[in-house]
Amino acid sequence: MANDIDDAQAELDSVEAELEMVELQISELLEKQTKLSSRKNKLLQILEGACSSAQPSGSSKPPKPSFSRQDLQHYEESDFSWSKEAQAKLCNMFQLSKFRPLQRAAINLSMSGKDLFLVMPTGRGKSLCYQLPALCSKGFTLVIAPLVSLMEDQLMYLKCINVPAVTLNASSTKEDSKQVLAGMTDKNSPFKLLYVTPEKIAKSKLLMSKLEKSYNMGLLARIAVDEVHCCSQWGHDFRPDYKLLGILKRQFPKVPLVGLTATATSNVLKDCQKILCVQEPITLTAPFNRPNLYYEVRFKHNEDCTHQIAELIKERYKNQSGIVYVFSQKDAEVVATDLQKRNIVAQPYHANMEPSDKSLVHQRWSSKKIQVVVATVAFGMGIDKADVRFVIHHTISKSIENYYQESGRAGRDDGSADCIVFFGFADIFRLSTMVVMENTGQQKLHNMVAYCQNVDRCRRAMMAIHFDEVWNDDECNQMCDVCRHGNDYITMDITTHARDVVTIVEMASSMDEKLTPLKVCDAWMGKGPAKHRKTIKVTSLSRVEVESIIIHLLLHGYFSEDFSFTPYTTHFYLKLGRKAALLKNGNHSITMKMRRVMSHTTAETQEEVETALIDVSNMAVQRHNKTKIHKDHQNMEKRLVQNHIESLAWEAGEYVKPTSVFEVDVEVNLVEERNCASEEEKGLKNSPEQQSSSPKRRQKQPLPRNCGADADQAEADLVSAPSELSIISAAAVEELHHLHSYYSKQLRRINYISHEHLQSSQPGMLTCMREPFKSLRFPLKTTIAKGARNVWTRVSMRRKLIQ
Ligand SMILES: Nc1ncnc2c1ncn2[C@H]1C[C@H](O)[C@@H](COP(=O)(O)OP(=O)(O)OP(=O)(O)O)O1
Repeated sequence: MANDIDDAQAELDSVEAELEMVELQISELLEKQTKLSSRKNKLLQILEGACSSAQPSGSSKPPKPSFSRQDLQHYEESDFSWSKEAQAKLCNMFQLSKFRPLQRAAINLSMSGKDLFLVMPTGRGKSLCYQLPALCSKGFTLVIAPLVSLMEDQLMYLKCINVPAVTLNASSTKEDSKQVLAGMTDKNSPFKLLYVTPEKIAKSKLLMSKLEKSYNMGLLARIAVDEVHCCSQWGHDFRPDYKLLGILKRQFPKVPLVGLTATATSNVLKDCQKILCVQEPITLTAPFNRPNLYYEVRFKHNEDCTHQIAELIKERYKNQSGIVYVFSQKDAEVVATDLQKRNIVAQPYHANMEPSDKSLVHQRWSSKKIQVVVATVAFGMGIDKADVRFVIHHTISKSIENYYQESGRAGRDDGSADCIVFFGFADIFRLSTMVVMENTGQQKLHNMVAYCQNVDRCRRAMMAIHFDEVWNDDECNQMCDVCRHGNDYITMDITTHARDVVTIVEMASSMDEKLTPLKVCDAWMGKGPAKHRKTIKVTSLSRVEVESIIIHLLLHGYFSEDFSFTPYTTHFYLKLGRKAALLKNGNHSITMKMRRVMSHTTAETQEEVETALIDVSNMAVQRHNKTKIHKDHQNMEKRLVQNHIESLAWEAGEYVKPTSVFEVDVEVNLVEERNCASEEEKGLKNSPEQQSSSPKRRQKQPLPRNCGADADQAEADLVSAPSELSIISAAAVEELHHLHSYYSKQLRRINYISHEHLQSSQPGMLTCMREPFKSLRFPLKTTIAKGARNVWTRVSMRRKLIQ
C-alpha cells in the first residue's frame, strides 16, 4: 500500500515537473511568436515607404495610409513659396552650403503646417529644421528644451549668426522676463525663437496667457519640442514635466508642432504622440547610421582598463579631442587623475561640480585647451563639438539609446572617429542596481549587455534592429570590430555548464543564501568558502568564459536579478530565472557564441596598438597574460573537441554521462529499513563526532549516476527507503519509533548547533542553519522540501496504519 502511494507520489512529482516544463516551453514559443509578428509588421511598414504616419497609442483603428516615397520626394524636391528665402538664409545666415538628408523635407513639411516627428541621429542638424522655418515665418517659434544649459548654448550660437532668440527660465531676471513677455505680442516680433523649459509651461500661468494672446494674434508660428522622447516614460530620459505638454496642442490646435529626437523607438513615439495630443503626425526617420563612426567592444579585464585607455589616447589619438564616459562622479575624478598622471590633459565633469567649473571645463575642451573630458552622463545634451575623434566608455552605458547618444558625440564633422566600449562583468551589476527603479531599466540594460556580449552580428545591425530599421550588413563597410574581424568566435554547447552553475544558485537558495554574481563565479571556480568547495562541481573554464556564461544565462532568463535594499545601498544577487526549470529536461540544450578567448586582441588595430604600446615595466605582466590567454585558448579548443565528440556520441546513442556527479551537501538520512534501524540505534548511542562522520564518509564517495546496477540499487534504496516493510507490524512500529527518535535527535542537534553558531562571530540565520543542514542527507536530486514531504507522507501513512 505504502509502496503504491510512494510510486503514485513519485509519478505525480515527475508529471508535475514535466507539465511545468511544457508550460515554460509554450510561453517561450508564444513570446517568440509575438516578437516575430511585431518585427514582421514593422518590416512591412518600413518596406511600404521610407516614412509612415504614426498611429495614436492604443488606437484600434487600422493604420492610416503611410507617407509614401512619392510624398517624401515631393517635400524633398519641390519648390515652395518659401524655398528661395530658405535657401538664401541657409547660406547667408547659417553659413551652410546645402541641406543634409531629410532636412529640406522636414522644413517644407513644417512650413506647410504639418505636425512632424523628426528622428535624426545626434549631430545631424535637427535644430536647423525648426530654426530655419522660424526665420521664414511671421511671429515666433516656441522651443521647449530640457536643459537651461542647452538653451544657453543654442542662444550663444544663434547670437553669433544674428538670429534674434530669447529664453524664459528660472534664472531670467524680472526685467528680461518682462521684455520677453511683451515681445510675444509685438507684431514686429523682436525675436524669432523663444526657448523655455517644460517646467515653465507647466508652472507659469502668465506665460500661458501670453501664448494664448500671441496665438490669437497669429504670432505663435510653430512649437518645437526638442528631445521629444523625454515625454514618454519608455524613453530613456523621461522628464515628468514633459508629460504636461499636451496642453499646447489642446490650446493651440492650429499651430504645427515638430518633435525632435535622436533616439526613439516606434513605441516611444506612439507614446509621445498621445501625450502631446498630436492627431496624425508624420514621422521622418533619418537613417541612424553614422558611417564615419567605428564601433568596437573590448573586454575589461581588470582595473588596468585606465592604463589601456591612456595608451590609446597617447598613441592613437595624440592631440585629438575626445570623451571618456565613466559610471560615477567618483570614477570621473579617479580616472581623470589617473590620466593626468600619465601626462594626458584631462579634466573630470559631473553633475556635482559648480556650474562655473562645468562651463569652464566645457569651454576649455571646446577650445582644445583640454584634450579629454572624463565625464558622467551629465556631460551630454548640448555638447556640439565637431572634431571629437573618440568616445571611450570606461563603463558600458545603461541602454543602447544612451550609448547611441553618447557615442554619437564623436565625428560630428563627418570625419572618422572611434567609439570604444570597455565591457566589464562587475559593471553590469553596478548599473543594474542604478536602474532598478526604472520601469524598463533592466530590459534596456540587457539590450546594452547583449550588444557588448555579441560576437557574430554587425554592431550597426544590432543598433538598427533596436531602432526598428531594416539593415544590410554590407553597409557597415567594416566599420565595426565584428565586421572587420568576423568569424572570430566559436559556438559552444554550454548545457552542462549551465546546469552546474544553476545548481550552485539553486543550492544556495535552498539554504536561504543569496549569491552575488561575483560569488557565483568564485564558487563555480572553486574559490568560495572551503565548505562549499567540496559540494560544488568546480569548473575548469577560465574566468572570462565563466563570466560570459553567467551573462548569457542572465540575458536568456535562466538567471534573473534579485535586488535587496538597505538604507544605504542596493545589492544585486542572482536567482533562478523563469527558464531555469528547463534545464531539468535532459533534452534541453543551450548554445552560445563566444569570442575566442582573448581573440579580441587579434583585431589587428588593437593588437598593433597594444603591442606597440606596451610599457616596458608592464612587459612581464603582458607576457604572463599572453601565456594565460594562450592556455585558455588551448583549453577552450580541447573542450570544444570534447563537446563535439560528446554530441556525436549522443547522436549515435552511445553517450554515457561522465560519472562525476554533483553531490548535494544537504541530505536527509533516509536510512534503509532493515539495516538502518540498527544503524540508527547504534547512531543514537554514538558520540556526536562519530555521528557526524557518517554523512561525511558518504560525501567522499559520491554515488555515481548511471554507473551500474549497484549504484541504481543503492539510489533506489535511498529514495524508497521503507518500501519493503509496508505491513504494519511490530517491526514497523519499532521503525516509526526509530524515525521519531532520529528526527528528534536531529532537531536537538540543530538547536544545539544553532545556539553555538549564534554566539559565534558570524551572526545571522544562515550561518546557524548551514552547519546543521550539512549533516542531514537527502537522496540525490531531492530538495529539502521534497525530502520533508516524503518523510511526512511516510510517517503519517504509518501512523494511520497503526491507528
Ligand atoms: N546642412 C548642414 N550642413 C553642414 N552642417 C550642418 C548642417 N546642418 C547642421 N549642421 C551642423 C551644425 C552643427 O554644428 C551640427 C549639429 O547640429 P545640431 O542641430 O546641433 O544637431 P542635432 O540637434 O541633430 O544634435 P543633438 O541630437 O546632439 O542635439 O551640424
